[in-house]
Amino acid sequence: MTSTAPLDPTSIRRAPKVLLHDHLDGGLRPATVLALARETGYAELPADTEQGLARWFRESADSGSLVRYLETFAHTVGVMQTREALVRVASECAQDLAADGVVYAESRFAPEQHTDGGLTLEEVVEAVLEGFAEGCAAAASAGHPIRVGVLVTAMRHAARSREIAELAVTYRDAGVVGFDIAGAEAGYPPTRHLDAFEYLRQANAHFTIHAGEAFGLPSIHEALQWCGAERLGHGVRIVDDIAVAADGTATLGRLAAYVRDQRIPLELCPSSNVQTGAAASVAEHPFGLLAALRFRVTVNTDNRLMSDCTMTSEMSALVEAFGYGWSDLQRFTINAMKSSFLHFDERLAIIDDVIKPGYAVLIG
Ligand SMILES: O=c1[nH]cnc2c1ncn2[C@H]1C[C@H](O)[C@@H](CO)O1
Ligand SMILES: [Zn+2]
Repeated sequence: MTSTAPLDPTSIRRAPKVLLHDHLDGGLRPATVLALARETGYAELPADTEQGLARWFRESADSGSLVRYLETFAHTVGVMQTREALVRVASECAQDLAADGVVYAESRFAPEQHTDGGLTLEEVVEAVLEGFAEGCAAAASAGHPIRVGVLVTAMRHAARSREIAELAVTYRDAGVVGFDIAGAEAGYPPTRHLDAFEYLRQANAHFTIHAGEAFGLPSIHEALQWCGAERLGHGVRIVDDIAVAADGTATLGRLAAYVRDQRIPLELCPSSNVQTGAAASVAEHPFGLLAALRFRVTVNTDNRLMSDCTMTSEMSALVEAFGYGWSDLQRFTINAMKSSFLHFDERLAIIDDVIKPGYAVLIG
């Protein structure tokens, strides 16, 4: 006799999960932030105990404003300025995700923010790739195999996006699977970086854009129709283009219809959105509506340190808020794997050989 596993955090941790939107500099272990600050002589930390630091990141990020949320990254970026620090953070990232049951992850970070200690952009990328290789090997030895692809991010307020896009192409066969832009959204439209996106399209390279998080439909429209983004980082404000009548009938505007028709993946990050004020609570997060309307929704952590979350806790919160079952979690996971920047045959192999068998065991 087979039986269905209970939908609790212990079983959800065992389920194979796919994470497309996780910032390397937003996922450090508090103990590692402390250790690296000591080792590298970084003296600006706002707390000197593991617990105190964990609380400081969570509470400061809980500001209701993306700009204030982003200020907390000064400290994680501050301790990630040496080769050794980057290797360690990437290695621990792979191991932490694998222990949480993530089987494929795309981890993003902005190389231009890690050169203050004298590293070149290339040295920064190589250190991170080395760390992920080390972490994936350790995770496999511990019985939790994981594959990690890197996304290099350019900061939208800066002017280095073309250079970072070239970096993505240079390292495309060494573990970098795509490009992204991040940072404060209001006032920094993605079209400021059009030359980078045009270069990437010419090079048949992949990219996603943070859009529709702190700013609404114009940002999403530019990201898709001017820049050519394949996925939307957050994209949650697409709900501004959906009218829901009293009887529950939904009417999609042209942009929302385009996003759904084209199966544009939405990298939704519920806890992060609650912290930056894009949603009042997980229960009121547009994830429920977008999933019900069959948008290509995916579940993501964004910043595990700032939001004190994991893939398991994000999925558990969604189960609690919207009553999802295993088949829904499997659907969100397959949505994510289909939307990854790996080659098609590699995506299919993970879906067929890892995700489906993993959920079959849980569904019973
Ligand atoms: O959710 C986000 N929106 C915009 N920018 C973000 C978000 N989370 C992190 N970042 C920024 C801060 C990091 O230093 C940078 C690269 O990972 O990306
Ligand atoms: Zn993000």
